[in-house]
Amino acid sequence: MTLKTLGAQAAAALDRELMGSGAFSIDQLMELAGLSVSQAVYRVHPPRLGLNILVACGPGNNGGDGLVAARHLFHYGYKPSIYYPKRSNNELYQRLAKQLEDLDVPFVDDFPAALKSTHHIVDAVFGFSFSGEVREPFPAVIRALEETKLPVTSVDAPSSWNIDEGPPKSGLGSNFQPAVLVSLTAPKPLARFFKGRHFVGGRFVSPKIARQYDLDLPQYEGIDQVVEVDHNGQKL
Ligand SMILES: NC(=O)C1=CN([C@@H]2O[C@H](COP(=O)(O)OP(=O)(O)OC[C@H]3O[C@@H](n4cnc5c(N)ncnc54)[C@H](O)[C@@H]3O)[C@@H](O)[C@H]2O)[C@H](O)CC1
Ligand SMILES: [K+]
Repeated sequence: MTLKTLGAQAAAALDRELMGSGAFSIDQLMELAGLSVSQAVYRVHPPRLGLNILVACGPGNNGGDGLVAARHLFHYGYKPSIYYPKRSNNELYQRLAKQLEDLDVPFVDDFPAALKSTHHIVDAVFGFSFSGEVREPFPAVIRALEETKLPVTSVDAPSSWNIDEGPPKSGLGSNFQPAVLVSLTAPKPLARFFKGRHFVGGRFVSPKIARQYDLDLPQYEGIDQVVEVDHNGQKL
């Protein structure tokens, strides 16, 4: 039994298909993706382990998932703070940020300093559209994620890892091994190099799309938005 995965190009094609012929809006998908992430964080880091959750958000939809997750975490009783250095002009992200500001969720400028008072980190910096070398201002964030002793939950991909090939062989990101990975829709090939607790989320894929992309849809329980899986992608 080997892990079935969805490569970077197929993941982007599936995303387009959900929003095209699938008739979903990006807001809907992002809301469900972020909800999945918040449930995985609740499972691995229940509130008794500490309420301060630092969410690092990148400029794309992976960062948007982080903003949504932070809102749900607030409503579960956590105290999230957000590091979001490259805000997009896109109206959706602006609305997600406003929703957090209205909850008095702080936006912090100094990521390494913010780590000193946090209990858990959500890595929503880059997802399946990441490629190449990490560009400014994110190298310092990846370095901090690599060096911290705090548990990190990565959204869809450990940021800085190549989606199809896994962690860089050397240099920045090569020692980054988050405690938790939440794969959205389906694990990406990089998941083969991941050693921590693995969840699959994004409960919006129809059986038809799953057949088309040859995905193993996880067996979600009841109202859960995530399923924990083993290294072969089988439900634990
Ligand atoms: N169907 C699903 O599973 C859904 C998943 N979602 C999430 O969306 C991301 C993919 O989002 P996308 O906007 O395509 O891209 P990213 O967030 O991965 O990143 C793009 C962003 O990052 C910049 N960038 C790329 N490479 C670098 C680099 N080397 N250095 C610095 N910056 C870089 C790029 O310019 C863009 O600005 C997926 O993983 C899920 O998390 C959806 O939310 C819902 C549907
Ligand atoms: K990520």
